[in-house]
Amino acid sequence: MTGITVDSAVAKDDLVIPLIDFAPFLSGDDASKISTAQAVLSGFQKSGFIYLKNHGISSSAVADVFANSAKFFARPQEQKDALGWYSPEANRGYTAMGREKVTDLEEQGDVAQLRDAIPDLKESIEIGREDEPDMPNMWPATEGDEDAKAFKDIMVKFHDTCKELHVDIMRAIALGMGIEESWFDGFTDVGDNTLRLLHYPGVSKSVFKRSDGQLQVRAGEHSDYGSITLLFQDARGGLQVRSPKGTFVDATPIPDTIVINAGDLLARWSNDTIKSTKHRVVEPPPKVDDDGAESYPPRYSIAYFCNPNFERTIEAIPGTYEQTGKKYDGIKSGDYIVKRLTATY
Ligand SMILES: O=C(O)CCC(=O)C(=O)O
Ligand SMILES: [Fe+2]
Repeated sequence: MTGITVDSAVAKDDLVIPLIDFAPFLSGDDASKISTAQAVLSGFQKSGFIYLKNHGISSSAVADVFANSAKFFARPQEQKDALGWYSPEANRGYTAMGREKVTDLEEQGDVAQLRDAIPDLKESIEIGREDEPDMPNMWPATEGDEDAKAFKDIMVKFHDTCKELHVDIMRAIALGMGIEESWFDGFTDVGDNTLRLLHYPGVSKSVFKRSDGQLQVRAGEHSDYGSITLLFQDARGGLQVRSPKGTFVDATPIPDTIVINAGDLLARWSNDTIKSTKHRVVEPPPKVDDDGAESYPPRYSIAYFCNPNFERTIEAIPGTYEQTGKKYDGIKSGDYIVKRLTATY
């Protein structure tokens, strides 16, 4: 191993999230490529999370997506409601505040109960790949609406950009595991991934103070479902990751980095050698207005949920089960994801 040094982005309560420079993987020599791949894998094995810099996605592309996301959410509510999320199979469209409750409960009844009790304070739009005519994306009408045209163009392009990073991260994981670098390529080439734009509206402080003493959050504690999630956060803060001690530790925004976490299907695929770690979004530190009133400004984030091709069967990766045996049966990627989404909405 060449000794690349890896900084920590987060280190508290036994939770260490590395900050990894991806440039050597994308364009370095063989030795630094391999040590970067090992650092990526190690981050997913130890904490389930990494921060990635020099990932190849330009900050102006990300800024464009944030700007167009904010414009989208500023549209009249009835316009957004007309673009409603319509099925777990498609997982495309707009979700208003309070509709979804992310939790780790699998029973639909339990989720409904929780959702009524403490709705998440967020709205979102999910965007899938464009080439599935039976499951169209829900775009705002583009005729005579330049913002709507720009929105669609930018989001379609960004979906593709992020798809390529999924391919690269899975290549790094393969190389780190000591299997053929291209081992996952046949699982990542279709792009059955979901770009989710998130808006957590600004609220007054009283909203986070619940009379029943329950913690009001912007997004409830959950793990993600797929292979990996690419998360772009604004400067607001509020994302927290569960530590091995059971506490929630701030995953503070670092400019120009992507927070990447492993999902449940990758944990399963890796025979639980990779962790899918719980996380949530809570209120950031409040802002005090001139009149002394405290409020929480809005937060925007962009989550890109990557999945193995929906048609592929997911069974323990070579090298992860020979000593211990396979912990899980094979399962079709799409079946797994749709089952999880069905329980959530
Ligand atoms: O908005 C965030 O920072 C996190 C969102 C998230 O974890 C999710 O949508 O799965
Ligand atoms: Fe998440």
